[in-house]
Amino acid sequence: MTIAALIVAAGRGTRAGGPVPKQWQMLAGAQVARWTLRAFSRMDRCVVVVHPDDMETAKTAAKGIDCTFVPGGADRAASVRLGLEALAEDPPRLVLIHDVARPCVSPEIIAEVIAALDTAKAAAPALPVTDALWTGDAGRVTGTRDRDGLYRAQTPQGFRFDAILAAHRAHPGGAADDVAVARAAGLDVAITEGSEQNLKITTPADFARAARILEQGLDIRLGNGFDVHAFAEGDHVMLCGVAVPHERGLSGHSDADVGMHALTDAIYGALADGDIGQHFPPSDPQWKGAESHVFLSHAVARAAARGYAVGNVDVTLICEEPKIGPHAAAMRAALAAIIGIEAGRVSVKATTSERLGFTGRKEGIAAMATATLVTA
Ligand SMILES: Nc1ccn([C@@H]2O[C@H](COP(=O)(O)OP(=O)(O)OP(=O)(O)O)[C@@H](O)[C@H]2O)c(=O)n1
Ligand SMILES: C[C@](O)(CO)[C@H](O)COP(=O)(O)O
Repeated sequence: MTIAALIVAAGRGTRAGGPVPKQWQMLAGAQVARWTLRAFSRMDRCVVVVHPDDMETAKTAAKGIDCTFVPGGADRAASVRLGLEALAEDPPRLVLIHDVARPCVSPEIIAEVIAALDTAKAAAPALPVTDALWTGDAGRVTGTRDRDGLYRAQTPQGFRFDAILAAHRAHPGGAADDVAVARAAGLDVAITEGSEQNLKITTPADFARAARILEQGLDIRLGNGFDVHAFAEGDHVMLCGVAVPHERGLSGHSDADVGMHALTDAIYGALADGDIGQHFPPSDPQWKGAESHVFLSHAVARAAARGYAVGNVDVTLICEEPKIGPHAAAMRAALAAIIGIEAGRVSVKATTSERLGFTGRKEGIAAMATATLVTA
């Protein structure tokens, strides 16, 4: 049974404010959209509907996550319709339509919607209204309403694909959500259990609430890595993705980027997933001279495939020479770009070994690294 996720992310987030639309803003260490996409990473397919101006931003936010991008429309309903039409080229059996602005959606909420679709053509989570309801005007209460039978709608809203595609094609447009479209087409919609935690980030205050929810649910894994490369003939050393001019090079099967190797091993270590030599055997000629970002990207992708993102990393280079300080900012930026996190979560520092041992005798460079992985 194919299940597709359709994530609508083409809004402008005007009520949330900020320098960029809310889905591209940072939240508990990752962009809002990244949290949301990770929550659906176990679906068979994922289509993300984004504003045409945001295509590149969206691809960066989704780095390592398997999804395709479709340009959005003028309102939510139009964006959903465009996403459904894109999926219709190879129709799934079920589709879960979800607001990118609900990054705290839990696996349980998603599973309940899918389970309800065993017997219903449409199902969506909701919470019964618990507060008294008023009407108001100009800061004055003008009336009251009975809350019995009223629900607050959430997403993902799940459907048999053919049914919701036909419903959207028949709808004049402008619906607030897909349940409204489904009902207009006569579909019966099952209500599943929503959650207060599945909030939609709408105003600036919602970011702090969502961050608290995501941080509470975090499973943090920690790994360390250590590597050494000997000096050899050459005129530069590759360290943390930066070519640092030096009177000697480093010897190695790959580009001998000792810092990046230690960091890659730290990520494998956090996953309990072996080490760099196991994934890229030095006996394999295809890795001869390889650029080490290949190894680091591989470790990050393996973490993402298991539902983890890199939280922060810390690399220490141990050498008498070359001087690392002048290059540390460039190294942090290079590692951050490969991992797909902000540079503020990447530390690169250096120490000498007080002229003791092989690094003290300037025979080579050692590196140690620590990485944390966090779950979505
Ligand atoms: N043209 C639009 C408008 C909205 N959405 C998406 O629909 C969801 C719910 O919309 P809302 O929370 O209202 O988001 P925005 O439209 O971005 O917010 P605002 O109304 O504050 O601008 C969001 O995931 C949003 O990205 C969309 O895909 N296309
Ligand atoms: C679909 C929805 O999330 C249900 O609560 C909501 O209607 C979308 O947000 P909007 O602010 O109404 O566009």
